[in-house]
Amino acid sequence: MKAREVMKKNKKFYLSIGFNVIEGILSGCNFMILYRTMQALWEDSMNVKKLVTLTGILLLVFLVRLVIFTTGYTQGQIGGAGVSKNIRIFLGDKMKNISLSRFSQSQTGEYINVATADVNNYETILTHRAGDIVKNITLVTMVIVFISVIFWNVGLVLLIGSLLLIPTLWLSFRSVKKYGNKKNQILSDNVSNITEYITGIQTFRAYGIGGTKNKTVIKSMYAYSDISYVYEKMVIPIGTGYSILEWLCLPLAIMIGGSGWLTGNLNVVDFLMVSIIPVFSCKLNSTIFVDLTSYKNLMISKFHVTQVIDEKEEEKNERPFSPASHDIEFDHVSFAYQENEPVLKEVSFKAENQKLTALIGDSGSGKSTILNLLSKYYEPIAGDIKIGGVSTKGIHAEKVLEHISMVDQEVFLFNDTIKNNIRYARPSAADTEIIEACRLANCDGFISKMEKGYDTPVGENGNQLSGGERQRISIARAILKDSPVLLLDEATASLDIENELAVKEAIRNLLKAKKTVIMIAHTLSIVQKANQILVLSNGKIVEQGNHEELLCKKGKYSLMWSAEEKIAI
Ligand SMILES: Nc1ncnc2c1ncn2[C@@H]1O[C@H](COP(=O)(O)OP(=O)(O)OP(=O)(O)O)[C@@H](O)[C@H]1O
Repeated sequence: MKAREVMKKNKKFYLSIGFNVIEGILSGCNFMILYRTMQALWEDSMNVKKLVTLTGILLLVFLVRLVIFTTGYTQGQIGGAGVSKNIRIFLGDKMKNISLSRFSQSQTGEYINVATADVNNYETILTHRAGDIVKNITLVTMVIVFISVIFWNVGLVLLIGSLLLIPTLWLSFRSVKKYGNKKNQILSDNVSNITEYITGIQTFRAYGIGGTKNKTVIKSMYAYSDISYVYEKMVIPIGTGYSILEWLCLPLAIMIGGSGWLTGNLNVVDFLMVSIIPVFSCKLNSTIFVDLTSYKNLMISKFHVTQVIDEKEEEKNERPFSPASHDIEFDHVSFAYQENEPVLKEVSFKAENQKLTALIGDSGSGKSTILNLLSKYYEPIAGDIKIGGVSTKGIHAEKVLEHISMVDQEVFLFNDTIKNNIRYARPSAADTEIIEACRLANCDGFISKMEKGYDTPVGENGNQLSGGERQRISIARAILKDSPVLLLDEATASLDIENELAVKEAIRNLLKAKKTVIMIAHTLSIVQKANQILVLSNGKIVEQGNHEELLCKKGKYSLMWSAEEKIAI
């Protein structure tokens, strides 16, 4: 769906715009009633009947305006909220189809900003700004026409004053475009920094860098306040310059009106009207300038929402992905996160169906990248990845991920109960199946000790659980999902001995099931029994074989092995 369709304004919005035009016209009628009243007084023709009629009309206009305003305002609110609801729902869906690689830390802020502040800003345009602008333009047009009918010379002055808005707005729009965009970019960075600071606050404090990180957040806040200041500094003089020119219309109107009165072309009432009413048109023009400038600024948000709506979606087709077996093949796969910085260089290997393949190698050699490509977080720049002989190229990530369970170093938990966090792996699972998965994942023990057991909330991102407990919950998820491919990042080195043993036991249980497993091992003892071990170095597979074969080669693996404790799982 294109952005134009998603952001399409509804009938209620147009209805509210129509009501705003009527309200502007009715507001203009007040001046005419005032004019009639003053004329009657000046001509000494005011009597009870005329007084009642004029007040009656004034009251009627007021009542009709009240109804129009209330209806228009309500329609505008409902209409605007309806459009932004559609946008939010669409964005929620869209995020699912954007390539997972786009959600890096720096882009997270942009997406949060678009889904929250930018959609809100667009809603403000629909619910308030557009209506106010239309109403005030109608009213100012009424005033100019009314004054022109009384004395065209003053009407012309007011018209010129109003038309001066055009070049003024052109200037202000240029500043808005330049500095408003910068302001928005800085705001996105700000959101990213705050998100990173809040989510990582425990780590920052633990490593004593809470203050340093806090300075980064404060710095980005200063940057935002600075750009806001620059933005205002650039726009305010334009508005002030316009106001000065615009308000010069007042003495000019009095002078021209006065000369009309002196030459007998205007009576006192007409003179008073052409001298006083321009005050309103000047005030209205200043408001229109402010509203249109703010409208232009809010339109930057609309542009950002449009960009996300039209963002390229992951290449996908509705082709089903149901490989008969689950052997995995990397065929000359190359990949780079940054241009000209290859991370994987023509990597080829086969992981046999229902066998354990271990990845070992130096830090930064590309082990996690292999799992990331297999999970379709990223797409290879060359080569092909096949599961069961079927290429995953062009297949929707979610379809491939249906066949894969992932136990990662970074376990993401939702702010929900333990039970619900595990159930995400298979929403149809019965409670007994969840408990069984937890037993195998070695987490039944610590969960049962909790006062609320499986109904204990884990806190935001599981911050009420220890690292080892979180890892075991992630293993329970993988057991419950029971998919034919398991990607495992063994990261027990950072755990205390009790947790390490518990996690290793859970992994052992996980490996009992017949699955194709690719496991990153940070300790070699854990891979001794693997059917195949791939040794990575600098983005290439430098050795390949089982434990015994690799020891015989007396190469990198054998060196690493002799340097490590021999504790097998
Ligand atoms: N999102 C990313 N953007 C840019 N570069 C990245 C990204 N993720 C990883 N890299 C870089 O790619 C290279 C391979 O990283 P990868 O995480 O695959 O290594 P690894 O072998 O799993 O390392 P470790 O054992 O330390 O986890 C590293 O140089 C790393 O800095």
